[in-house]
Amino acid sequence: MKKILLLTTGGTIASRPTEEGLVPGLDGGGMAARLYGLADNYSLTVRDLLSMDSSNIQPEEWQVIARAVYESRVDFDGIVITHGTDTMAYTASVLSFMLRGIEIPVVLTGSQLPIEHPLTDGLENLRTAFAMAAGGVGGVFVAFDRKVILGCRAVKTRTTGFDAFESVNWPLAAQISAAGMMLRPEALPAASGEPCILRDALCRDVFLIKLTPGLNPEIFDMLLSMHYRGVVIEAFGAGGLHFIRRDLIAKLHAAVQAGMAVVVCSQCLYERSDFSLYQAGQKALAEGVIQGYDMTTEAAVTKLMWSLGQTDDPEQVRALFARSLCGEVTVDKGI
Ligand SMILES: NC(=O)C[C@H](N)C(=O)O
Repeated sequence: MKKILLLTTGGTIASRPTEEGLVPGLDGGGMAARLYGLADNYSLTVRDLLSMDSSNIQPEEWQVIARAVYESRVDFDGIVITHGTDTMAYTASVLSFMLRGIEIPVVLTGSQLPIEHPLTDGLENLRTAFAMAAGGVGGVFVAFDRKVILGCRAVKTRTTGFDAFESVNWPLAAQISAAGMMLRPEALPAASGEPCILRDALCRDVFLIKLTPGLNPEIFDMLLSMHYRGVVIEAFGAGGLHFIRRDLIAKLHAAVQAGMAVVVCSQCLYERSDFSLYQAGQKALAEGVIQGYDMTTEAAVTKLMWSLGQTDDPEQVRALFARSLCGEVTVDKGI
């Protein structure tokens, strides 16, 4: 029997109704008792790590989770992490960078209805997560609604639907059907060949700006005065930002000169950004911004936090963004 570790962190799956709304309250033992026959197929160990709504999960908790996974990886065939859905995509992305090259499957899952609710989707999601965790494919994944998504490509796209996550700009890693669990090798990142080393240093001073028409460029002065070291900009379409009347390009110049790492993505969820396509984008590239290409916002933000945690050298940050570390970006394809 495969040895699986279940790490619990809270989320709706472990929540109970209170006078203040849903609050995580069920521990791992209580959750395991609700698995009925499912746990009989695995040698299961349960550990409670956190008991939080995932809106409260922040970089400090990411480090707690990463360290627990790293320390346990040699004792288990796979690890399942139950986690709230709201920030699961951020956690999955950042774990993908911190635990790059992890030899065993690390599968995050959760639910839209508590596991104690009669209509819960939690059991189905755990079933998929356990199957993936026992499947022997190393990496960080999100299992939800009978789908398995590469962790650094997952985005939460629904607030209540059971089909809450999508694999953005990347095929599903696996899918469950009557044929069983079908793994898609083309969706699995190539093994790096290097042993997994825990790299959990992070820079928290990263800001995300979603451009709106007419956004005041002075926002960059404020971010610099607050000592932000990195900014991710969700620009328009394939790669646009305004420079008439309110000159964002001039402020990007000042920010990059001051040592800030600026990563530009698209606010479109699907397909890749390419800032070399239009004049506005080319002007931004000339100022030294880093292209995010087809990365999700969650992956871009966490990669920037992680990269700035690894190095102070802007050129090394740029080099880390010029390649895919765990399948998070496609850098070599034109649109
Ligand atoms: N479905 C959920 O898990 C949402 C919950 N608020 C959380 O992220 O912890």
